[in-house]
Formats: sequence, structure tokens, C-alpha cells
Amino acid sequence: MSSPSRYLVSAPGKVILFGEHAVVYGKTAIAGSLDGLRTYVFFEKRDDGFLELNLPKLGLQHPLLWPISALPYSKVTTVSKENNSLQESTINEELLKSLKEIVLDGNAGNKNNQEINELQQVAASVFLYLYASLEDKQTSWCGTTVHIASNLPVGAGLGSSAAYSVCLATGLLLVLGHITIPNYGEKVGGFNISDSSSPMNLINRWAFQAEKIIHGTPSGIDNAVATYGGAVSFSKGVMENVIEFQSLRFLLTNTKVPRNTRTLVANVRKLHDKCPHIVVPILEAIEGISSKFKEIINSGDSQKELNQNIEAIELIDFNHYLLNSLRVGHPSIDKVREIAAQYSLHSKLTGAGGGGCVLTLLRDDVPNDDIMKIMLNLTSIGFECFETKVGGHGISILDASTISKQEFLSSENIQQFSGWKHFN
Ligand SMILES: Nc1ncnc2c1ncn2[C@@H]1O[C@H](COP(=O)(O)OP(=O)(O)OP(=O)(O)O)[C@@H](O)[C@H]1O
Ligand SMILES: C[C@@](O)(CCO)CC(=O)[O-]
Repeated sequence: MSSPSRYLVSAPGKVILFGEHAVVYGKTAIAGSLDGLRTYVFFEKRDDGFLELNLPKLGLQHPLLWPISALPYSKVTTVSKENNSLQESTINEELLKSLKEIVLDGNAGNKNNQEINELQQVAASVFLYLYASLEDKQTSWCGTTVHIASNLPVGAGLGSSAAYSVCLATGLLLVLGHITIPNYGEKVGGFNISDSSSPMNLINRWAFQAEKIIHGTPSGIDNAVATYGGAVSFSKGVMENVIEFQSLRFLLTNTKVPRNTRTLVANVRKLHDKCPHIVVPILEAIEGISSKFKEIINSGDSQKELNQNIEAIELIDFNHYLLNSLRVGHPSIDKVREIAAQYSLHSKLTGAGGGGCVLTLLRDDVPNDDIMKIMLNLTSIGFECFETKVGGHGISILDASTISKQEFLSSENIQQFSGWKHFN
């Protein structure tokens, strides 16, 4: 049977309940996937030896185009299908510099001569890095056209970079013949992270490489949640399912204050290196919060009790204060907390902070009218609100042979195309 000439891949955003930043130092974080907020990538076969990337969500009006022959093969470790040895190359300054040059050349060769900013350049570098690393020259595809669509806010703390990285890793592993579409339709559940040959683990490993290009020193939690989905606990690269908080409802408020995870993580690192005697105990205290939350959810509380559990709720405030002391807070986040507190709701920043999104736990005993009022209040000052639960599918894949590029681009609800498959 011939392989599809088009694939559609999707991956979810994520929300961190407890433990961001501390997780970079090996501490435990609790997080979940955001099934309704996803990135979708459409891969279409080419036969002219070119790679085309379309990044409309990052504000690029015209495609970027490169001949495959321009890729920096000598600087990445290519893969042999025979012995199945996928070796990631070290992501160093030299590699990043040559990727950047190739991205800018691809843009310069474009007759539209558009400006390309740092965010667009990094996103394109990720694509070229993955293609060069994974190409084994046995594919029937002689190039690909890639279109990205997403309903995730970019750079707001909800893991947009990880969803993008996971989609690209999945699609390119498929296109370049390393994995095939899974058979499962609707199955959601466990995964075996220790099985190194599993397609999901392969995807997660390559998405982690992509995240290193975007973030510098990521913990790996964002790409793991986008890959495997669910509600999880994550520490030192190892993930466990923690399904007990999947029915909790949250309000996510995007303050729309632009920030950059790479810079925020680097700033915490500088503080850590300068004042370890202050920062290390803060990280330990954050670990204590994640552990306490796990203890509460493992102690047999029903979801309802968890929702009303004062101790669990106070952990949200404690975690927020500790993050503020790592200097990743922002006045816009305090404003959301202040408005939520008027209705006795508790909030914390989520993701890297410095603006971005705020997470508010919606307790069952808070009337819907109050929630509406909070949302109105927040939107009236320019913030954006989403009500959400955590959990749901990680990577989803669709044989898109019968879907045209136009249908993909004009679809209001890409999730509704039928036939999505999942690995877990
Ligand atoms: N839809 C998209 N199309 C192309 N690139 C994207 C897209 N979404 C994210 N990216 C890439 O990810 C970068 C944003 O990453 P950043 O880590 O700052 O935000 P985030 O992942 O949303 O937040 P956090 O890491 O705190 O969860 C963008 O600059 C771009 O390189
Ligand atoms: C701030 C951080 O902890 C979460 C970003 O979503 C960074 C990381 O874990 O890589």
C-alpha cells in the first residue's frame, strides 16, 4: 500500500498546576494537557526537492522556502533506518548560527522579501533542524509543504512551543519513514515511557531537541505533556499519570503581556547561581507543594472533596508567592489574582510567568454568575479568558490524503475531520 501524500498532526497545549521553574532543577511538577487548545500541522508531499514552511500565527504572510540540499547535514547526526540508531546532535551555538543563516537565505530567496523576526527565525530553525536530523533519504517524499494552525496563544505559558515541536517531530518522523500511523481510534490511557522503541517516546525525544532550540534548557515537561496528554506528575524526565484532578475546572486568563520563556528561565538560572542559599530552599519549598498535592489526591479524597480542600487550594497561593520570589511575577498577574480574590478564588501564574497566563481554580461552590462576572471584569480590562479542564489526548494523527490544503486552511474546527488516530 502506498503511503499517504498528506498528513495532519495535532498536539495539545499544557497547563502547569504546580512546580514550573523548579522542574528545571529536577523538582516535581504537576501538569495536564489542554485538549481544546491545540496546534495542527498539515504536511503535503512535494516532488521538487523543496521544503516550504508557512507560519501565519507568527505573523509571516508568505511561505519560507529552502532546497533540501541547503540543510546543514554535516552539523546534525543523520539517522540510519537499518540499525535504527537515532542519535541527537548537540545543540550548540555553531549549529544555531548555521540554521539561522539558512532560514534567512530561504527568506532572501523569496520574491516577497518580508522582514523575519527572532521568533519566526527560531520556529523555522526548529523545522530545518528536525528535517536534517531525521532525513534518511529513503522517503518517497522529495520535499514537503507545511502549514501550521493553532488556537493556542503563542508565548503565553500554555506550551505553544511544545505543541509546535511535537507536531513537527511527529509529522517529520512520519514523512521520513521512521514511524507509521497508529491503529488506535479512540483509546486514551496509559503509556510506557521506558519503552525506547515506542513511537511516542521517539517523538518526545525529538520534540525535546526542538524545545532546546526554542528554550535553551527546558525541563522536558511541556513536550512530554503535549506528546502523551493526560494529567501528570513529572520529575527528572520521568512522567507518571495523575488522573485524580482531571475533573477540576480552571479559568485561564491570558494577560497578553508578551514574554519569552527562554529569557525567564535564564533569569532564574542567574539568580540561582548568584544566590543559591536563597533560591535552593525556594525550589525545595515548591517541591514540597507538588508532593503535598500528590499526597492529598492519593489520600482517597473524591474530586468534590479535592475541590473544597482548603489545604489543596492554599497550595496555589503558596506556589504563586514562591514564584514571585523567583522574580517571574508581573503586575498584570497580580491584577488577575486581585479580581479572582474578590470572589474568594485562588490563582497563580502558570508556565514561565513574566506576564502570560494565570490559572484560577473554579471551586464547585462558586456560582456560575460569579464566574461570569469575573470573566466580564477580566475581559473588560483587555485580558482573554478560557474555562477549561485538564487531560485528553496527546498526539493525534490523521491520514489527510482526502483533505485538500484549502479545506485545512479554511476549516473552523480541524478536530472535527474524522479518522484521527492516537498512540495511547
Ligand atoms: N503556532 C506556532 N507556529 C509557529 N511557531 C510557534 C507556534 N507556537 C509556538 N511557536 C514557537 O514557540 C515560541 C513560543 O515559545 P514560548 O516558550 O515563549 O511560549 P509558550 O511555549 O507558549 O510558553 P511556555 O513555554 O511558558 O508554556 C514561538 O516564538 C515560536 O518559535
Ligand atoms: C518555566 C518552565 O518550568 C515551564 C515552561 O512551561 C520551563 C521548563 O520546565 O522547561
